[in-house]
Amino acid sequence: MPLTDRNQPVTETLADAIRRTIDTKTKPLGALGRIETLAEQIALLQGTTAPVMQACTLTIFAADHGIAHAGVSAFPQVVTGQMMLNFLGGGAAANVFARVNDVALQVVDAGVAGEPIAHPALVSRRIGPGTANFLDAPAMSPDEARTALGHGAEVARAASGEALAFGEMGIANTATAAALAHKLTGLPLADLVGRGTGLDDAGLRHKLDVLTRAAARTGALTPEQAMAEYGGFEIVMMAGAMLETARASRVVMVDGFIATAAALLATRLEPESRRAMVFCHKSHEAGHRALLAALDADPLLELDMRLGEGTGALLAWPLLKAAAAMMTDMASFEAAGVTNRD
Ligand SMILES: Cc1cc2ncn([C@H]3O[C@H](COP(=O)(O)O)[C@@H](O)[C@H]3O)c2cc1C
Ligand SMILES: O=C(O)c1cccnc1
Repeated sequence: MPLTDRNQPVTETLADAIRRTIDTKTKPLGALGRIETLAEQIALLQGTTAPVMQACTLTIFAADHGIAHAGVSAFPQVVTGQMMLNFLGGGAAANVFARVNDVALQVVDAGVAGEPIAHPALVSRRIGPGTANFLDAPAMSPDEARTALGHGAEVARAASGEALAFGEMGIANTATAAALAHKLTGLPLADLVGRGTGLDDAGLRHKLDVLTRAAARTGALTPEQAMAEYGGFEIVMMAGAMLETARASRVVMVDGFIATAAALLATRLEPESRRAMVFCHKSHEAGHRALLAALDADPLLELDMRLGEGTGALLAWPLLKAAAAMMTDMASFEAAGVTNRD
């Protein structure tokens, strides 16, 4: 225990103990860079100098968006349900990255358009067959939004792992995420709107025009109002899952642009959830930069990816495992008999 000048014992805080544990490992101070700050965050969250990071589950929330009918995506709405089947069949990018990194994967139908898909592995939490078009009307009712938050919390509670990753699938959800983020932050829509699945210049101008008109439908909104007016079922459900994960002091692994919009909503509903969030990658989607700045977040990876599904979070999972293992398995100068600097 450190001593003061007058030889009075000073109570070492957990944060101090974690820092000391890292700083006495056999390496120059700070030499593991961002892995050290990641380890610090995980250790603080778990309340220990010996954090555990062994298992992770990715939950992919899928839902459709009425705003897709305004022509804001390069792909048709039917792709959402088709991709949900692809996830269930194991053929999507998220499935491949999950297998490579030994991460469990589950798929939740939060409200895909059309008839419900029956599949034994599908977790059905349907709020409705897609949201209403928020150009003309609220995307969902306040009740539906609250139900989505609750379902998300339930899904998170049932998922195993010290860290939970969240992904999404929903044609037009970059438009939804931009509109929601605009209402939550007041940032200009032009800073939040991007090409999504690959809009050309004319498509991008149209998307910005549609979202500008949709945003003008309402004035200033509380987070509760904003999630009902402009949310997507999968985005609100993901925010509920993130909140529950944070409440349980488990790591929330935040993926790309859409997942970051859900994380933003979560922090606006419960600010303390921010401490559990690890921002995994910086998406190539134009609006991600502004959203990350609003959350004071600096993601671990930048790979020019712009897919969603949780793919960026999956690639960051080995970094979380390495950070925790560094704390528990790496020798200290004293234990290894290595001479520290004077
Ligand atoms: C085949 C395919 C697979 C995907 N996987 C994720 N997304 C991503 O693209 C969509 C968002 O982009 P936008 O707002 O432009 O529609 C979301 O479904 C997102 O998860 C996909 C999109 C497509 C077409
Ligand atoms: O970063 C994302 O989440 C993203 C970007 C483009 C399309 N779909 C998802």
